[in-house]
Amino acid sequence: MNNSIKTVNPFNNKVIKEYQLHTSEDLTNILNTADKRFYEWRQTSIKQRCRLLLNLAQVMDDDTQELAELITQEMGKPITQSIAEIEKCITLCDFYATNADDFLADELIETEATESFISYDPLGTILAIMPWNYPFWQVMRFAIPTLTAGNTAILKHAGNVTGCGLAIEKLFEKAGYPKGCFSTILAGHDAVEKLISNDLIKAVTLTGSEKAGKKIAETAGRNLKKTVLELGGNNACIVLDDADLDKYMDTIVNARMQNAGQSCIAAKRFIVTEAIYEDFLKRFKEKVAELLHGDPMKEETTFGSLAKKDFADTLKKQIEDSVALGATVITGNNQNKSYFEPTILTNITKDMPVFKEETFGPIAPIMKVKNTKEAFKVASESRYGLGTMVFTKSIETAQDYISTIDDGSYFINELVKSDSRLPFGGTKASGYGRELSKEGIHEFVNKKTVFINH
Ligand SMILES: O=CCCC(=O)O
Repeated sequence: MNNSIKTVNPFNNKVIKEYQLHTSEDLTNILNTADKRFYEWRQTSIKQRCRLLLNLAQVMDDDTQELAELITQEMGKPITQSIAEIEKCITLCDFYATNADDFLADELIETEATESFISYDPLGTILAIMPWNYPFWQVMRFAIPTLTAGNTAILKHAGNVTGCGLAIEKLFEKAGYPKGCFSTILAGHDAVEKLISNDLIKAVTLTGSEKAGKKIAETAGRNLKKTVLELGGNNACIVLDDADLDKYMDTIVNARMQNAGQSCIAAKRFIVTEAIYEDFLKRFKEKVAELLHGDPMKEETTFGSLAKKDFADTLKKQIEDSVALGATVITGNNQNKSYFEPTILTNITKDMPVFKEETFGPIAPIMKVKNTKEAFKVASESRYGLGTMVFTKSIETAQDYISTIDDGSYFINELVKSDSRLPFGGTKASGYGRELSKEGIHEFVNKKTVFINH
């Protein structure tokens, strides 16, 4: 078995660093430290935990450039987007520092008791398995509410962003969190399975693929542990006859091409009504041509590399199989030296892999439909349920469809995006549970009923 991880810069293919995996003895020590810490950490006041959140925001602010460079080096996103990711983590700290006290306060419920309420108590040590596409944001949106609720956390990060995983552990340390509150482990899948089965791990969260979600949920289920799963997506972007393309074309292209298409909530299926189809296609193509690939450390670069070169093989196969079913490639479909070209496909039908499967890269299948009714019908026929977006001036029409969308979110004239103040998560094959907002901080707590008669 390989007992080390090499990180590689996807822009130039150079090895960045090699890390040794933790031994099973190391992992036991980390777990015992996190468990022991929990019993002290849960006694601290929420106010004290919120003060540490503000320290964490400060150290991220101080180190923004360095942290952003690490993201860009390890997974290839342009530096301006890496900086934005760190800034988003800072606003997350501020959000919970302001609101955690309220979110975790006892909730009084009137009954025949003298007093009855819900008490939100922490669970213990929570294991997080996180992906590489937003290597700081995805971790922080789990860790910040979870620690603030009084739990401790162990992170198993994706191997290609090991440097980010270790940097996050250091940030918590630097902000003054006691040792064991947040630890990063360097481990393979077998070690993770064993950890989930260990009694000291009280719950598990995963952001990752559907396949990984099923595996983790199976192990956790066997051990009766709660899971939160944020899995893949195949978000529809519906464009209706009266969409304001002058105003929203940048948003629409960004919905697909952000992070080189490597986002669970990206627009992955464009469903466009026929009256606007030709205009939409022309404008989409023009905007895509403006994307600038280059050295991701340079500020002018707007389009990054795939995080791993071999991801292109999967994309190419999805495109090839769709072309065999009648799709037409309008532009792209080429792995250049350092990036996969943004690819637009037309003549799309529902059975094509680029339409019915998740494509984790810059691929835009654009389907023409007759009218609004058909657009929403096609949009809803997906195994996934992260989010749907619709672009139209007829807000009333779009609102009429709110209850027909079975996804975790529905955005009108905006791309599906995460926001500290709003719950984030999916339905169907996209997983379950919610992150962020009040919902997120309530995922890893014991909602304890307290009933008092005087
Ligand atoms: O890949 C998931 C999306 C991450 C986000 O924008 O919150």
